[in-house]
Amino acid sequence: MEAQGLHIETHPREGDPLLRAARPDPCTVVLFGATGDLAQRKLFPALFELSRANLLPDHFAVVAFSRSQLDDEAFRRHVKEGLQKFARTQPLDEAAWQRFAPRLEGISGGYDDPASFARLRERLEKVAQREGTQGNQLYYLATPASTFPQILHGLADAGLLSREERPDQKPWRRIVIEKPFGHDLESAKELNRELASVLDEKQIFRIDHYLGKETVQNILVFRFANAIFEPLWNRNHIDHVEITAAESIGVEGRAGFYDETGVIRDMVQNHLLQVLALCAMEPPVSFAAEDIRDEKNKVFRALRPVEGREVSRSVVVGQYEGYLQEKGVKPDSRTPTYVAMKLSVDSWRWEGVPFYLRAGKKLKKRMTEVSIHFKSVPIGLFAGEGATCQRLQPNVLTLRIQPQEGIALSFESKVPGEDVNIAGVTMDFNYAESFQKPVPEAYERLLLDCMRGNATLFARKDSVEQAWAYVTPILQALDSGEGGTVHTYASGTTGPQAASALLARDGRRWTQL
Ligand SMILES: NC(=O)C1=CN([C@@H]2O[C@H](COP(=O)(O)OP(=O)(O)OC[C@H]3O[C@@H](n4cnc5c(N)ncnc54)[C@H](OP(=O)(O)O)[C@@H]3O)[C@@H](O)[C@H]2O)C=CC1
Ligand SMILES: O=C1O[C@H](COP(=O)(O)O)[C@@H](O)[C@H](O)[C@H]1O
Repeated sequence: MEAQGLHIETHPREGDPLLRAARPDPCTVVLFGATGDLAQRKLFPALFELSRANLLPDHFAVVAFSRSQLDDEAFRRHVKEGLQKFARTQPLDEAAWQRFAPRLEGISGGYDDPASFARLRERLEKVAQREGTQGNQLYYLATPASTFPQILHGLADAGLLSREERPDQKPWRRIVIEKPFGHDLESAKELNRELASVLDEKQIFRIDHYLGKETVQNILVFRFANAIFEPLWNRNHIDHVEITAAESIGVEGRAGFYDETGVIRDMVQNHLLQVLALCAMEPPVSFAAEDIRDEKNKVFRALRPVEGREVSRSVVVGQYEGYLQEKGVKPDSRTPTYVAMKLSVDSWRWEGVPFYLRAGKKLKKRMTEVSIHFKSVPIGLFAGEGATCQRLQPNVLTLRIQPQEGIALSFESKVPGEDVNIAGVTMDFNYAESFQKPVPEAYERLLLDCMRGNATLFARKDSVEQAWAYVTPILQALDSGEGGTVHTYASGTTGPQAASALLARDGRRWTQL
């Protein structure tokens, strides 16, 4: 790879048996909420891409459960329309569609109607016989969180869930629950109790699509497969860490959902805290799911609580101008669409190193990244006569999650010439250039992992609750007004001014959007 004068060789070792993933078992995916936005934009495109790449099990079917009256043909048309807009490879591969379409069928019913679930059971028995899916069932709840308990009870009462005592038990029954997992700590605990009453923890996949992103998975590989950075990855060398998830889009027809949710529940409680945990965790004893989850959970436990009036000092929230005019938003809504916050991780490694998080909609551009800001050099050697640049910039390591996925390291370099002129330069690794193949969508990887029963990239009960335990007092303080005001910001900007002040107080600045 050529990058600012650097040539980086890639040495892919895809044939290494340690890295080869198992082919998933035959199974039926039962999709609730199949006519919704997530299903259309993400789930069907992911399943289609897996089918096209021949990564799905040989015996496989999708049964969509929907309140809408959709026969199989109408349902397939609906899916195809979505794929024509959202499939990863465009234009739609017609031959691949012809292979995929017969695997889809729909069944209509009410989420609160036991007869619908009885019909679903009959249908699933027929599908298992016809397609040879061996009774393995993956239930995907792509519906609003308020419907999760109804669906769980419907499945359990119809005998469609059975607790698995052993990891290799067949046929298996697994459930995928979309985020946000609950509305606050209490409702998350209640949902966990409901799930635990019918399923074993290893059957539950709490999805957080950020964990399925290649660039997010690479955080652990980058940290623990390279010897050079990990010795520096602590309070002795790192000044502060920034995590940004900036979006240029607004609520995009999801205002009903978003207005009840807001940016902290939508992005911070799940995606950003998961990314923070991967950056801050200790090395796990192995790469096994539970070992990684144990270490992440310790990070959540070490987050210093922020509550009451303190919230106004560590958290800035904003709402974009025009949000109140979005269809489905309450006219006097105080729901934040932007947040900037300062977090402390009270651990040996991170004592005194602030983590600054920000997320927002309708910002200047789409940019999700982690930047690790190293400390300055201890003395300014280059300030003498003849040195024309005395202000050295600290090194910054940037993990670009999206777009232009990659990793960059900025450092100081001598500008060629007799004088000691110093300028900042960057070493840059870019996925597209180095690997010359498309980066799979997060949902492709995560759906396959559920079918394989691999929960490494899913959130565990305790960490979901820990994350809620951290954000719930912040949400309460913001709701009561004690946590400060909701600033407004113009669309297409970097967010409210107050967010800059949050870092300025510590003598720092946000990375430019
Ligand atoms: N959209 C996205 O980008 C993302 C969504 N999510 C999560 O995925 C889940 C689904 O989101 P999304 O697809 O956007 O949601 P939608 O509002 O589009 O709803 C999904 C579907 O759920 C069904 N449904 C059942 N009960 C209700 C109800 N009471 N009100 C509305 N719909 C109902 C409907 O399907 P039918 O009529 O066919 O039964 C509807 O089409 C949510 O938990 C969300 O938080 C997570 C990450 C990203
Ligand atoms: O979960 C969600 O994520 C998207 C952002 O996802 P990305 O993969 O595009 O970064 C966000 O737009 C949405 O509001 C939220 O529900």
